[in-house]
Amino acid sequence: MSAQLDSPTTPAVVTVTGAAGQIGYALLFRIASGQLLGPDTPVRLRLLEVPQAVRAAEGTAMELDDCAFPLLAGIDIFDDARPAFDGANVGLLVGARPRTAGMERGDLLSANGGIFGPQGAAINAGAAADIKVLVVGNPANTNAFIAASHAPDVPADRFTAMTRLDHNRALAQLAARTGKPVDQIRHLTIWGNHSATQFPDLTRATVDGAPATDLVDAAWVSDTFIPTVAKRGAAIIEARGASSAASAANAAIDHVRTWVDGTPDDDWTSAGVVSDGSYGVPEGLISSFPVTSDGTQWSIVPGLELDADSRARLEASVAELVEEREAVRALGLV
Ligand SMILES: NC(=O)C1=CN([C@@H]2O[C@H](COP(=O)(O)OP(=O)(O)OC[C@H]3O[C@@H](n4cnc5c(N)ncnc54)[C@H](O)[C@@H]3O)[C@@H](O)[C@H]2O)C=CC1
Ligand SMILES: O=C([O-])CC(=O)C(=O)O
Repeated sequence: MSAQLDSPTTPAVVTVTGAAGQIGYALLFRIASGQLLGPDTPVRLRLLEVPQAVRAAEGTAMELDDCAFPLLAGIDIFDDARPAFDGANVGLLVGARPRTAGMERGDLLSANGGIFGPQGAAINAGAAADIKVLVVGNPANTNAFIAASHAPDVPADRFTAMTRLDHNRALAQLAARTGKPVDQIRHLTIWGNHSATQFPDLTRATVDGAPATDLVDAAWVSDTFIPTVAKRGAAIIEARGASSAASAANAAIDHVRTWVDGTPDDDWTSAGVVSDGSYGVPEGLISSFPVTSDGTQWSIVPGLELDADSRARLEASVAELVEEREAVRALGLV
């Protein structure tokens, strides 16, 4: 569709599902401009949509062409997951129904869960050996679990779920409260599910080198910080009349960019990754943890001591993940 570039570097293949949706529209231009994989990596976009939205995806592709991005090596559009993931180096699984006011993300499981098995199978069948998958579509953790379950030949740690938006929200809230810039904050964590049960944890965070717990009072943490971050998605839906889109796309860019560039030595980030049993999270569940990346692989930060309150909050969120796993088993999705 767009002109081939005569680039010396082989383009990375980036497959984006739900390309004609709100997040897709906020995401694709940033990928094509080099913000996902950096200024030296040309990208070939493969867009997956349902048949009735292919025409809209074609319109977005026309606009992408019209940007004349030097790094955009081509665009292909599909309504079938198998060819869409063929040779994919990065898979951004966005396509899914968003919730509306009054719903929790888990309520989307029966509507959306069925999307992720076939996409996991398509990744298993044809993605590149270095495939990295980020699931954005809700409920993101359990959808990632479903996709991974259908890709037995792909290492499970390639399947991740997005909690970077929650992490970024936590950074913004703490920065605003302390009056310090976000880039002075280290070691914040989102634990558990991308849902209202998540545990945004600042017990180890520092702000400009000082412990965050010395700068904010405990009542603000439990009564304002944690619920504001955990319920921010619902607050956006209430205010905007539609779920977060540009901030979600931004977080997806951040997640993949950190995965491929690595985390700085003095910090970690948060991502939904497959549990190895760390912190009592049952092995195999996709839960958010404090994680570092070496540029290839995420690792769960080991050995943090959780106090009783933190442990209870994490356990509550993990209990919800276990329930979601049981629900998808009952629905026959895994
Ligand atoms: N993990 C996170 O932090 C966040 C997750 N989300 C979730 O992301 C998802 C997408 O949100 P929006 O872009 O706002 O929704 P949207 O409704 O604007 O777009 C979704 C797109 O996915 C497409 N789609 C549906 N089934 C598909 C399939 N089987 N294959 C390919 N495409 C398919 C639809 O045709 C539509 O174009 C929702 O589930 C939403 O809840 C949204 C914000 C943050
Ligand atoms: O809340 C929603 O449904 C969309 C989402 O995941 C978020 O904004 O975090």
